[in-house]
Amino acid sequence: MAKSLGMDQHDIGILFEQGWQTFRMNYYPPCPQPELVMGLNSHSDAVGLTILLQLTADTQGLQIKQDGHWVPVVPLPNAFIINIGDILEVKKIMSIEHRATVNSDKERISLATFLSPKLDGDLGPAPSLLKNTLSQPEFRRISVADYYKGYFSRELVGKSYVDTMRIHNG
Ligand SMILES: O=C(O)CCC(=O)C(=O)O
Ligand SMILES: [Fe+2]
Repeated sequence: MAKSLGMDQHDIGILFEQGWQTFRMNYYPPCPQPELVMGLNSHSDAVGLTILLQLTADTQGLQIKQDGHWVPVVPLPNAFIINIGDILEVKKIMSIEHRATVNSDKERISLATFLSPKLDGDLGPAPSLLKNTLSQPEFRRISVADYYKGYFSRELVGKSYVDTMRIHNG
């Protein structure tokens, strides 16, 4: 992964060694008026990597935002979806904005496991990326603990949390 993101392996190792893994089960009951509610608000995953299983493979609900439009991710039986999270986003390899809708007559279940960095480290632009591309950092550094405190104290609204760490160059 480090290779395809153009980073030194050390930079990823230092973040995720002794990292923590969390697991979430999402249950979306049927709703008679699905157009009035949202199962899970639009967000990008504030982690390194997500592995997601759409367990009820006959029921759609997951949607990703592409070019300003919501596109359904049709479940494939026994297939995992791998999502880059905000922490591993590098330039064009973006953490995707997604949401979950509900259905009028069918329940839906998804299982997600999230790989996160260790809590006592800090986060920021990878030193090797800055060196290799000779570019200016676009985000400020923050401790992992503060990063998650901030994330969990906000409403889920698209990628707005990542934007609070953006450095406005120039
Ligand atoms: O239910 C889904 O397919 C999406 C779940 C999700 O985005 C999440 O748990 O972060
Ligand atoms: Fe998600």
